[in-house]
Amino acid sequence: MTVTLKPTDADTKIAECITKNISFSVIAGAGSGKTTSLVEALKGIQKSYGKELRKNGQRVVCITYTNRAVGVISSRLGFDDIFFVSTLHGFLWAEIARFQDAIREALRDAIIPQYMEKARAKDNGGTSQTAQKARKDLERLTAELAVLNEQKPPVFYEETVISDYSKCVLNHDDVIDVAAYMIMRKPLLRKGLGFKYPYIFVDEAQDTFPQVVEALNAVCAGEGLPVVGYFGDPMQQIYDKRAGDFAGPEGSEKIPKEENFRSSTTVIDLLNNFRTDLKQVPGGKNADIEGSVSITVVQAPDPAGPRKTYTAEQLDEVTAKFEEAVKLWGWTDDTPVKHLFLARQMIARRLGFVTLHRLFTGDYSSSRSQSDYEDGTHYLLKPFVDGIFQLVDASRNSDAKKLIETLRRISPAFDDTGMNKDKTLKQMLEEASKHATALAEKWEVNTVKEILEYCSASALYPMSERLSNQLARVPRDAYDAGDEDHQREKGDWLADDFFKLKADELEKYIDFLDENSPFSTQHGSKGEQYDNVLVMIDDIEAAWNNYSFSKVFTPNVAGDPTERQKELTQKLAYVCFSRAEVNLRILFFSRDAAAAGKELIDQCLFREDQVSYL
Ligand SMILES: Nc1ncnc2c1ncn2[C@@H]1O[C@H](COP(=O)(O)OP(=O)(O)OP(=O)(O)O)[C@@H](O)[C@H]1O
Repeated sequence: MTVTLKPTDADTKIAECITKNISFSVIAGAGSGKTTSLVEALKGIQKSYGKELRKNGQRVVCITYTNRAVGVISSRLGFDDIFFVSTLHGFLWAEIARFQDAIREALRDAIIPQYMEKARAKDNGGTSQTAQKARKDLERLTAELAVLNEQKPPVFYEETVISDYSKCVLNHDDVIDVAAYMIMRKPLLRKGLGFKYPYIFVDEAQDTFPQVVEALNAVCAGEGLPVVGYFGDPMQQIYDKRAGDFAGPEGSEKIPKEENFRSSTTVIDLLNNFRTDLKQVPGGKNADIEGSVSITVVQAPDPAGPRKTYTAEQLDEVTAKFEEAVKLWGWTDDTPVKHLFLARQMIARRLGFVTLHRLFTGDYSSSRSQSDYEDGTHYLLKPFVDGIFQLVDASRNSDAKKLIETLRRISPAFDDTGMNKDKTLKQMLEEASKHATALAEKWEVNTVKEILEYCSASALYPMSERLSNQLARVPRDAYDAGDEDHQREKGDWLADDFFKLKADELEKYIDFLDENSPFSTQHGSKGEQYDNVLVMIDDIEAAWNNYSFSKVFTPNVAGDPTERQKELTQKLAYVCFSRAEVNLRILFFSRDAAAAGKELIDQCLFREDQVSYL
């Protein structure tokens, strides 16, 4: 669908800045068209300066937050290679990777010593867990630093949360720190970057790291090119340690945008109640759409499980209330609704992959395993996400085309040089269908391990060495959390438990990953928009200390939030409420529903006619 864009004052000001080579930051609320303005400004550069840039071998950088956003923006720019559209990590690593000596220097002189300093500060010489862990960290870092100094293999970056300096592996955070350090200290690097990239744009700038903003500002300091343009909203900064309030280099312009082009007038009114720094007005056709907002306050059960959690029966009670509310709103199956939940476990429970979720967030998991589970790249899950489930699905739907396509993509036996290469197409199809039928049968009754073994034996999927080793080994004995070796090798126990699972949960998990379900986490909905949005708020079920919607919305009923809870919760609420284009429904569980509803009205967050009870 093509949208007719209304010219805005902000777009005119951005164009002026570009003509005059002045850096700028566009700071505006949700749905104000920041990404749209960014894309239009880039197209303007392409039109006016494209030829010259190409001639000089220069490119325009556009940094954005997720790979998905990279895809969307690249496509809106017609995949023109004058643009280098990238995630922040991708861009920074591409620019610094070849300066290996400087990377080592940054690690040796700044990054590792900073971590060591932090560990020292946490060690009070006592026997508390924190002090003991700090001593261990310090020991490990000292050893890693020594190895890094001695050895010279190239330092590389892995998309992980754990770094290992002795193996020269940098993690996510290090790439940011090392790059920012290098850019700040190496004038030649700054000059080179500035020449290669005369225009550097950053979308979702509130989620960029402050040290990166500082570094890009240093690249673009002074008059003339290069210039940097930031686009963002401090109120939508929902990740830790990010720039939040970002600003361009000295002399740069601040460009506001008052419009909201996304939401109906009622949703915009609600958003305005939630922030005092900004009053938005409908910017386009949405001015004619009234839409609706309604919050249903539900009496939450008194949590009777361990550590103030719900028992299984109470969880069922909560789910039943949820379903009742959906029915009362008339949002049954045929209304397309996006459901936003605070915590992934709430979705896992509703979609039926809670055992898998517990496994990858439990004792045998690490933060790396958890993040790999969250994006579907964990080595245990990848074969299923990549193709094994597609084979099952193709077999169930007798979809021969999908079957062959999937096999060609994933199977060593079916690629052009594989063991079936001399077979006729008919023979290939027969072979494929035989395997897929067998797999689909196994999917219903066998364990994950048996399915993987079948795929491996019939060369349907090339098992990684790591996975093959795990499959071949005998299961580990009982886990002892106090044993350091066990702790280090806990991934073995994770694999053992995973292998024992049945495949039904995997199917539901894959559906969720593929966005085939109407469920999303509130964090995951960032940057998206949907006609109808349902936000489920239950602090007890979410079991998350960083957020407390009941304390922030209804402090008289639930008590005061901490400053941090207040900031994080307000921002997350703003992000998810502002995804709604037409109608917004909120289900809010409270320990005292009647008083909470009244407080929401008294605080002028919601109108009386928007609040109901269940
Ligand atoms: N100038 C415009 N005229 C008409 N529609 C617009 C204009 N700018 C943006 N829109 C529409 O408004 C919606 C929101 O735009 P966009 O996603 O660019 O906003 P945003 O400020 O980046 O959003 P957020 O920060 O909330 O994720 C989109 O549907 C977009 O097509």
